[in-house]
Amino acid sequence: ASQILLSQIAQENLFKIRLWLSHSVLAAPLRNIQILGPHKLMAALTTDVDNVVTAQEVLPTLFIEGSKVLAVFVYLWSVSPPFLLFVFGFVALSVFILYVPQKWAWSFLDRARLTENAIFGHFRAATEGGKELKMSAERRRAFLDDELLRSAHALKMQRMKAFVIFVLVDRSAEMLFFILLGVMLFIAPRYASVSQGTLTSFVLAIIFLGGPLTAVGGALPTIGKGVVALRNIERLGLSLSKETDVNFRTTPTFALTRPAALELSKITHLYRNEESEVRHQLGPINLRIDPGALLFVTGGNGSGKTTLALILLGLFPPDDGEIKLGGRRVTDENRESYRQNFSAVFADAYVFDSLLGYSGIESQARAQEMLVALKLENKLQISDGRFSTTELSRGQRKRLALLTAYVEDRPFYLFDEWAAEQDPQFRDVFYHQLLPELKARGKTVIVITHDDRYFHIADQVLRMDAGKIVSFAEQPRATELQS
Ligand SMILES: Nc1ncnc2c1ncn2[C@@H]1O[C@H](COP(=O)(O)OP(=O)(O)OP(=O)(O)O)[C@@H](O)[C@H]1O
Repeated sequence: ASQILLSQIAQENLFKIRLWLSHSVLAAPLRNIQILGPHKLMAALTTDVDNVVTAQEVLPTLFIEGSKVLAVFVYLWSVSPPFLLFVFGFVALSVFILYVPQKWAWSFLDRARLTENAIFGHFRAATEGGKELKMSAERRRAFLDDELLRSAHALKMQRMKAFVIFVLVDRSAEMLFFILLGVMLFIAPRYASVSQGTLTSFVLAIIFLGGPLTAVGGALPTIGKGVVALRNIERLGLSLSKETDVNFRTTPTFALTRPAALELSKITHLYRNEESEVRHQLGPINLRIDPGALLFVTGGNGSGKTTLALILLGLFPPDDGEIKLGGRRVTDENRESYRQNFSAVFADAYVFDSLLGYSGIESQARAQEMLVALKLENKLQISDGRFSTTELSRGQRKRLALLTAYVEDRPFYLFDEWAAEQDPQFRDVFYHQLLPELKARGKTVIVITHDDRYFHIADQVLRMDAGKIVSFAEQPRATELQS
């Protein structure tokens, strides 16, 4: 019964840990996730969680066999307390002696876990960089032989060392057990007056102890791996939740009832990464975006456009300065609900295989409309809020991301180089049809772009360089240009 119960508890815990980790990942600030890296998260979500659960599954064995050991000790107490004290002292000394190598074995498991992070990183490189690795035999050789092989070899050695130590500890425990038997049979009677009956009871009981002790010893490596995994999950959990977005999943408190201006004053942001020397300072930025404005943001590569966008969207909290929306200050407490005012299509847009959260009749009708407007109707269908496929070209996938953003229907829109991967015809549709339509619907639209051919349709063009705004120009209206 205890085994069944505990295996159910183990599965329940697996379920809870997975959910808790996923919640932590989604509630953690974006920057923390970026610094951790997806490979470490994947390793935690898979390997660590599994190891914790496997360790839990051997707990029944540990408890059952442990209780047998305890029962034997109780029995021996009834037979001869002084003799039991001797046995107890011997066992305590053995545990103490064996603790040191065990700790050593655990340190190897700890290191193996870090190596596993590196291996997950290599797996990621192998899947995401598959094309690049296939294209160059030299690069592939270096990747397989130098990078992957080195980590895989290190992992193998660390695990083997830990295993060998655990086995040695196990066998030493068995040997000590036989030494104990020998001491009791051949040495103890010489120094203490002990009856034949007591001796027989003790020897039989201790022989019986062999099975439970071996089972406990055999469970130790699994428990060891579980403890290492749990520590790793805790460490990760802490680093994820250090500055958790406290308002995650609360009802929006920043809902706008009328168009509002977005103001940034003295905003700064510095990329800090303990593992890398790269540092980039954005700001101080002072900016006011009027309600209903169509703002283009331009500038060279690495000038800080995307970073500014992430700050505007409330994904990066600024280090300094303040953001106000409709005159109200954005704080750590309301940033989550502030974000709900924006729809964004990022340069590396991720497309879900459904409308996810927007599958109501109205949203689906809107999505269907956009499917036609974005010329995707021959490529995929939407049924029950689900896309029939997301296996599309990069430009088409970006159009699908745009469709999702349209369905959200929020007061602010942000597009990060959306048109860069579109053909000239669609670029035209985007700048001359979609953006003016959004503006006409009273939306405030921020477009990160290098397309200077279309700057004339913007209300303002903001130019960035080295993390600072270097110019902010009101554009002459298209009609003025024509005249
Ligand atoms: N994850 C990061 N960690 C550390 N520094 C970063 C990170 N992302 C960007 N940076 C730094 O911030 C600077 C601005 O990057 P950002 O992505 O905002 O530029 P951008 O103007 O959008 O460039 P692009 O036109 O190439 O997309 C870069 O020069 C880079 O040094």
